[in-house]
Amino acid sequence: MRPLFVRRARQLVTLAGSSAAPLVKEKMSDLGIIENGSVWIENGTIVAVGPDDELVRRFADRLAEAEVIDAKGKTVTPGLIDPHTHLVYAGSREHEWTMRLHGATYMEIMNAGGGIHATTKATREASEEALYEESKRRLDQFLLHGVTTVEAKSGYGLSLEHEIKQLEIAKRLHDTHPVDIVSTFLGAHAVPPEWKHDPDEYVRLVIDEMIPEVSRRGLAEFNDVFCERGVFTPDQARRMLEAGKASGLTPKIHADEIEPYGGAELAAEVGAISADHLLRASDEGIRRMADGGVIGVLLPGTAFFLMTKAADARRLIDAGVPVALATDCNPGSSPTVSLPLVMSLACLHMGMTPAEAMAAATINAAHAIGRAHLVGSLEPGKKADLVIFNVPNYMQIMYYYGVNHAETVIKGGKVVVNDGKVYI
Ligand SMILES: O=C(O)CC1=NCN=C1
Ligand SMILES: [Zn+2]
Repeated sequence: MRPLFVRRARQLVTLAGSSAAPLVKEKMSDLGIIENGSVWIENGTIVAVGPDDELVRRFADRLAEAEVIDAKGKTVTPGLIDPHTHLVYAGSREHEWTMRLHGATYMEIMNAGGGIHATTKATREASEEALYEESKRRLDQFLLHGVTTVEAKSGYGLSLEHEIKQLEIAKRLHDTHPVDIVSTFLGAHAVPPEWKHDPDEYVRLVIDEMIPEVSRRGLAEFNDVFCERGVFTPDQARRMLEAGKASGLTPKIHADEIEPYGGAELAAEVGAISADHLLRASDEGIRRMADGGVIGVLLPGTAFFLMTKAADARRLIDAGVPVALATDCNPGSSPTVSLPLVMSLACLHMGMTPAEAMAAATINAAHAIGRAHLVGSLEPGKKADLVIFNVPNYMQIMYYYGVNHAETVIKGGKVVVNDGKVYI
């Protein structure tokens, strides 16, 4: 394989030196930008990063054999990373969206049998092929927006058979698609209608049957729970997260999305790698997350789509919580794959700076899914996952919002998107 030489970026955003621990407080602004920067890539791995003239001198005797991509006037960043998606699902819920536009709430729709239950019905009924194709289409769109690694949750099967089906499809996508997928078991997404009469029996099924089988098959690295009033209580969530830990699944938690419910506190108690949403997290919960090093994954696209106030990122960052960003891609509360738009919303609705949003959608997102040793920054030895944005500086990725500025995407040293088309 010829070396790949990505040259002369007007801004090369490296985030160098951030792989050991997630960035917190003012460190979230240290992007390690190199003006007129270049990257030398061999066999899918970054060999060197630095000013263009330094790399030209260092590799002078190999320039002739290298494939060169001229990024002059453009911005090069690490591949974006989405640490919270519900990627694998069937169907869509635009009719519910119009109900919410006329005043219905998320929980009213769910309690009336819609919401997650509607998607569960569609996902259970979908053939494996249909589910794979629908999810692949979304994954192609993620890639076109510069996202090179995504976390994908189950949670629309809500039975052992169908949860396994979702996770098997996520694995098949990981094996066949350029985008890397990190899987999370979310059997505790909701109590399915057939167990509405006995929620605790469903919790027992999750603990005694689903978690051990998912772990035995190696189909997930994380175990997540939707801890919310009317879904799962903190006590039920604690039991399922502890069961996941006993089976080697690291805890994650959908916490304090709709009302303060102790999710952030529980995340710190069980040693979760991340607590996600946090729109209504308490000060005490945020303090405990900071003390425990729990990453706060914020989802301003969800707040935007649910027409509610977004999480207070400033409060979390100032408290010392490492913050990451994600789309929460799902058919009910955040039907989008545009992580760049989420970065814009992080600035517009959550008080983050463009620099913090960039760190939150790269290295801190990588930490939130246990991949910071591999991706999330441009440093020698890391995977050559890069995006060339057709803007002169990283701020314009978010400032000039609602537009996809990703022009070229390089995954593992291979150009997989060019001029806005996917080449797989
Ligand atoms: O509504 C959905 O399908 C996804 C979701 N889970 C928790 N909040 C939103
Ligand atoms: Zn979610």
